[in-house]
Amino acid sequence: MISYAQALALLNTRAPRLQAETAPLAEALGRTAAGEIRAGFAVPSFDNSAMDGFAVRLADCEHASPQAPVVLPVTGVTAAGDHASPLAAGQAVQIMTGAMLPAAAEAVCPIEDVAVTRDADGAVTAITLTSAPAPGANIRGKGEDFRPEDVVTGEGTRLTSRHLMALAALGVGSVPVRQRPHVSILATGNEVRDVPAGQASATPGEAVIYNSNSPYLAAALREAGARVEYSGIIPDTQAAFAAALEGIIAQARPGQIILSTGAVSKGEFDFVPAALAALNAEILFHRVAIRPGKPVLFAMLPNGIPFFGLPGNPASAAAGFRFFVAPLLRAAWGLPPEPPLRVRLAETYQARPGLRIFLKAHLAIGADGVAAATILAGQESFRIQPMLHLNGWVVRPETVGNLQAGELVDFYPADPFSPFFA
Ligand SMILES: Nc1nc2c(c(=O)[nH]1)N[C@H]1C(S)=C(S)[C@@H](COP(=O)(O)OP(=O)(O)OC[C@H]3O[C@@H](n4cnc5c(N)ncnc54)[C@H](O)[C@@H]3O)O[C@H]1N2
Ligand code: MOO
Repeated sequence: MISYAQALALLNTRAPRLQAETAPLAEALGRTAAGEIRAGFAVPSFDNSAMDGFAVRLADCEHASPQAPVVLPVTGVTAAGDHASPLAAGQAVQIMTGAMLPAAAEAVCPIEDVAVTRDADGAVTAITLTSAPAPGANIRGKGEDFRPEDVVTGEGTRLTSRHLMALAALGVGSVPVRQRPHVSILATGNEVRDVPAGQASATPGEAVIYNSNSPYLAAALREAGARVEYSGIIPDTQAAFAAALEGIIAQARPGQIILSTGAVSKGEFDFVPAALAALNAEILFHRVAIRPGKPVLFAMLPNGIPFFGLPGNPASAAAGFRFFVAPLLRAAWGLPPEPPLRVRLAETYQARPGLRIFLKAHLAIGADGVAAATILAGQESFRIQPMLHLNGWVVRPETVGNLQAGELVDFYPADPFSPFFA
């Protein structure tokens, strides 16, 4: 049995890198940039007004005061989208927020800061200023936000809604990104049934349970940016399992990964290791010094497809996804290994040293305003109900025993792509 650190090192060294492709911007969310993207032009691309008001020249109003108000005739109106109006000396141009500034304008006076004279139709004919605007006031200069060649995303940046905002502003309609991983999910277990589709509430028969692992993994994988293919519940024999794997391998897609749940422990029907051996897979580890999920298995299939045999217990499958599958996915996306958050522990937790323990936990802001993690009741690996309250995992290292209230502990958010580590 190897340690978690050894297993993680193997995952990081053996993770295949997802291939690069060009995708429309709308398809880029949650994927990593497969190259640097730079600004092609200045943004703003023209000087424009930050306020609804009047564009003026400084020389015309630098002596304006309540005692000596300055009156300027208004000779034009520029709406956003219009070409700039000319601004002659001794005049003002009415201008809207975002509208192109006249070349000669040196400041914009907000409409609420001036007295406005209107004609019978309501159009502004003149303004009266009682103070001088500061040079450049309310002007958004060309290139103040992005200059040409500014780096927008580096290679390996995970693209968020914020990156999409910047890329769209810069006219980027397609981006080099890594292809999504293509993950096939298999379930095992003669007792396991899929929930009948479209039925409001079904009840399983005697000695039968519903498949909760596959829907969980499918959803967690989609959150991780993967395409998911559900390959069903495989009959509990080595031959059926090997045949199912061969079927997926024969139709393997770029970025193919395979996950199964169950049948990796020591039971009479735990045939996954034998099926892999029959397929000449390279088993990199089977059983890791952790809880839950100790029987977890990781192998490379002959054509370089990573395979995870996750244990069948629901919390074991969840921990297996979070601490084995997710690190491999991060590496495949080209993201760095994930450091834990260090957070305060709300209450003492007693456990013997020996294994690394992944504890279902909930991080919340305490009455003192400081974030603290509570280890949830019900850590047994069959319990699903605590998953409803989990927003992350406290990790207790192998050499440590009890965890004391108030001490700093390692916390991994439920989302392995948490924005803190983007
Ligand atoms: N003698 C030993 N027995 C067990 C050991 C051991 O070391 N020695 N390890 C235990 C640990 S730890 C775990 S975890 C489980 C893992 O078992 P398997 O991965 O072989 O899984 P199964 O036996 O097939 O199922 C375990 C459990 O999970 C339920 N299950 C299975 N698939 C699903 C699914 N898709 N959705 C929901 N629940 C599922 C299944 O009904 C069982 O209750 O082994 C221990 N035993
Ligand atoms: O370690 Mo198993 O994953 O607890 O039940």
